[in-house]
Amino acid sequence: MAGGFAASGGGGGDYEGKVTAFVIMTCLVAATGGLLFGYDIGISGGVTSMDEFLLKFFPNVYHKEKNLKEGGSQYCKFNDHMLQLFTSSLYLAALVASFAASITTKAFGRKISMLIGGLIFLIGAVLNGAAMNLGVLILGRLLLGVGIGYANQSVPVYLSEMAPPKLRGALNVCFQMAVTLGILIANLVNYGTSTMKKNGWRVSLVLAAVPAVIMTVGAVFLPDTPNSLIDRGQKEKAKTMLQKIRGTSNVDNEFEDLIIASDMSKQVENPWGNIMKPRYRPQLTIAVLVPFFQQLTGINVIMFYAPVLFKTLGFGDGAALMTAVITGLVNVFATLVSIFTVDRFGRRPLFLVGGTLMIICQIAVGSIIASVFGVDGLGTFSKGLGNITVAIICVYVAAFAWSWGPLGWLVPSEVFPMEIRSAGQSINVSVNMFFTFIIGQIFLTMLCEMKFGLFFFFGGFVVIMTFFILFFLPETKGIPIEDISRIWKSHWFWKKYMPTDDNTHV
Ligand SMILES: OC[C@H]1O[C@](O)(CO)[C@@H](O)[C@@H]1O
Repeated sequence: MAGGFAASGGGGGDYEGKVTAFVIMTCLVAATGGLLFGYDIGISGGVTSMDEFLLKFFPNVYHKEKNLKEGGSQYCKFNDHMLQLFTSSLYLAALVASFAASITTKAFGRKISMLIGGLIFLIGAVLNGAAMNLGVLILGRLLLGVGIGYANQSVPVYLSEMAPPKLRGALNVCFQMAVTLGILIANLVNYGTSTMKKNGWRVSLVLAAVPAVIMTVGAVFLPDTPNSLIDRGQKEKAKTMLQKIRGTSNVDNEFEDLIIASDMSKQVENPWGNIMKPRYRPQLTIAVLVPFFQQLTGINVIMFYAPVLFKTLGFGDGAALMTAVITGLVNVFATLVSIFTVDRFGRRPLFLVGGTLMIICQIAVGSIIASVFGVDGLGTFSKGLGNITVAIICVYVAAFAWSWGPLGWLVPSEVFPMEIRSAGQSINVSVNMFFTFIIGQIFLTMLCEMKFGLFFFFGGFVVIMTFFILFFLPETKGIPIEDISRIWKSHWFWKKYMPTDDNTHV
């Protein structure tokens, strides 16, 4: 994920260095890593709304949908555990693989993990495109998940270690930007392939191989990071590499800091035990609650199932896929807003304005659906009301994309001090993957059971998380990562967990 490990030592970024070809390559790797992830998020909703795909793998759903054209509850037409497993199995595999990847990344370096991730993903994409039965389809999806787990664990680490400190924050948000682009490309591909007479879904699924090939080839040619080389005892090589990356021979300050940082992290015997200490309570709370809340905004209901949702709202196949393209576009542009405003206005204003807008939109969508479908799910949307609903969903997506989308990764990654950074980041990534899996797995059932109330359910969570930001999240804008601990000491609630003497480990 876009969790940038700010892996340097205490130098605060006063290092010499230019934006070299290596740094640009780093951005490209980040982009393909993000695209890989985004493409998978966006592709499943589209293929699961294609008749040929449904008829082949999920005939029950297909027949239920067709029969419903003659009447019946709209809420339940896509409710099928296997269909949900097709979407969500990827995230479960990614969750497990990200733990394995953290071991590989530490022991063998970042590029090996990227290589493994790219290759496994490639096999998954081919299996998916060639699948003749549901078993192969799910196996392919699991392999894609393993690839994503590896990529999401290693690419952000690689990124933050290669990037000059001044670019670290921007690169962090760029990863999320690439995720949104991946989602949009998937939506466009689905729109295109849905018009094919046969095998459109195969083309959609196999095209995931394109970013995977780029990442795999990139990983072969890219150098490993100086941090990783130092960690693995190759100091000389690390220094030469740092000089090459920064485009200057004067890298002594940064190199010293990297050595100190590596020594410090080796002294921390048990980062997992450390993070449980009361003094790290604010960081632990953020590492768990922020990714949990990000998923409980309900965003992946739109990202995974937009075409299915729009079909539920009475749109035809093509219109539903086109509408998904529109939400994808909104997602990309609103993420740009975040890139340009996050360091100017700060994190809290983006969260608070975004949260408030999301609540209003969720109440509005829930109420409109209630008025048309009621509790029994019978009824049809008029064209005008369908369009209004889509417009409100677009505002909701925009509000997410400048707030919880990128900040859900940025904020946790900047609050951990060095000694718990790696453990904190793993918690952040795995909580996110876990709840992405849960939402993917139960959304269609929830829609069937909770009906329009589902939108109020997610809206309720957004109320809670907006109050959480208001009262419990201090502003982190412009604070050097080394000084971050001072924000807790002056915070009305968190200060009680802070030791008075900075050297005392509580
Ligand atoms: O842009 C929306 C996407 O962003 C994420 O939160 C990942 O950063 C996904 O869970 C979601 O699908």
